[in-house]
Amino acid sequence: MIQTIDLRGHKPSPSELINLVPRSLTDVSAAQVAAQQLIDDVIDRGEQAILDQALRFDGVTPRSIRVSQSDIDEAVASLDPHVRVALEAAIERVRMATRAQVPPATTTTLGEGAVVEQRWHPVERVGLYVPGGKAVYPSSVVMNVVPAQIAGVRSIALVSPAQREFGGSVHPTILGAAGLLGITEVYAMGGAGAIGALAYGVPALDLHPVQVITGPGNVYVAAAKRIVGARTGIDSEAGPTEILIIADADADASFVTADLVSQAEHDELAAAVLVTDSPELADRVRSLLDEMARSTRHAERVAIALDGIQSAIVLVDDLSAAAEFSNAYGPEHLEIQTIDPDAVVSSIHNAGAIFLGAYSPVSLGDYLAGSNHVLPTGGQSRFSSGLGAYTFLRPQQIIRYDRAALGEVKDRLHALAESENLPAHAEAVAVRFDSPDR
Ligand SMILES: NC(=O)c1ccc[n+]([C@@H]2O[C@H](COP(=O)([O-])OP(=O)(O)OC[C@H]3O[C@@H](n4cnc5c(N)ncnc54)[C@H](O)[C@@H]3O)[C@@H](O)[C@H]2O)c1
Ligand SMILES: N[C@H](CO)Cc1c[nH]c[nH+]1
Ligand SMILES: [Zn+2]
Repeated sequence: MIQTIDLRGHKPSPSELINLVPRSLTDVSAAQVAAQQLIDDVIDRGEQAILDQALRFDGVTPRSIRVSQSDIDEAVASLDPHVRVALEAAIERVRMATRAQVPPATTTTLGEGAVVEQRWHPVERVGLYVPGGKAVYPSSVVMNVVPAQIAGVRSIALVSPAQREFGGSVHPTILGAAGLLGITEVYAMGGAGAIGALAYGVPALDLHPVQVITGPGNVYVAAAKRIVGARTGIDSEAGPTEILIIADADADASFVTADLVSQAEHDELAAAVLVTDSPELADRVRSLLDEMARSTRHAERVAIALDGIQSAIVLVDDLSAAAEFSNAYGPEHLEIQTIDPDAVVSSIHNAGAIFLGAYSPVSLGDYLAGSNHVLPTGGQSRFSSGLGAYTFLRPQQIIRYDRAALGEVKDRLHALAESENLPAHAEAVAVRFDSPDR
């Protein structure tokens, strides 16, 4: 039974609010210790460590960790026609929304001959993680690859766990989606070891280290991304799924319930939270949850997620208290199902993605809204964002001054360099005025 937290008549402080509903991944979690060992194992033993980890966690030894081009081509040819059409639609829609994410280059002229430009430059090589444990995620191929391609990344490696059912290769629908997008470098490897392989490279596989790793995954994948984050760029940790719904008496309880269950089905550690000012809606959702959770295909997983300490129905006095709770929580997905969602969204600051109204469920965003479904979890939407073309781009400033423009600032630069006791800095400017113009 999902827990109820009754905040009516209370005004918890922001730090109390943050801790009311705990998250699945904390700084010192066991997952992080395990992830470090698995990464170290890959650094020490390379290919053999990856094979051993596949056998241990995925129950299979891949025939070949590197997936051949003919296997990718065959997977494209064998895609179920309905799935292929749906993938192509998703690719097109995500492309459309992602193109709008590329910031323009800018040129600022600070004075005659004094110019600062800014360009957005792609990283050279990236590693994309596509989950494949409790479920398989061809949609995550689209959500990873499209932004990397739109950013202009030249070299893309994609990894996904070995599937026992498919002889230790990557799931064919994942391969098919990768093939549709023109991806040619695919490895059957999963979990923390795969993140380590992307970050450090595996010479025996001719797998070279990448500069940025993106993609969703379970707690071990998220912990591994946190660990390698010191040497490799990452998107966000994008761990076990979360949904927080702000709903009022106007909401349809069956929509709210279906959306909570839809995200709880990802993982026992998934979090589903309803925040409402309507005790009647809370009661209705509570009883529908019991019914619906029992009738889904992944009933056991859903029940564990909903009964866990990370899921709750939170009763508040009004919608402004609901927004305050949500901002402190910083959900991956926030749905607003109220009579006036625009009024609520104006007081929302922290969320990975925000779904407004009765007809924008999270599962639309998971597949076909055009938005990206790789989103920050664990409260990280308080400081980071979902995956996008910008994840693979770095702003670089280009400085272009002529002699006269440098001369304009020479004396001030001298004063600042002296104030920092760094006289060679001033000399590097002065020397240019000791010799004739070039
Ligand atoms: N935040 C997001 O953007 C987002 C998007 C999609 C999915 N998700 C989440 O991604 C996750 C997908 O998880 P999954 O399990 O289906 O696939 P996964 O690929 O993330 O995890 C499977 C791998 O985990 C490793 N593993 C399994 N048990 C382990 C153990 N005991 N110790 C160490 N490593 C172990 C294995 O290497 C295995 O291959 C879910 O939690 C889902 O909610 C998040
Ligand atoms: N809800 C997930 C993000 O947490 C994304 C997803 C992919 N497939 C189904 N759902
Ligand atoms: Zn989902």
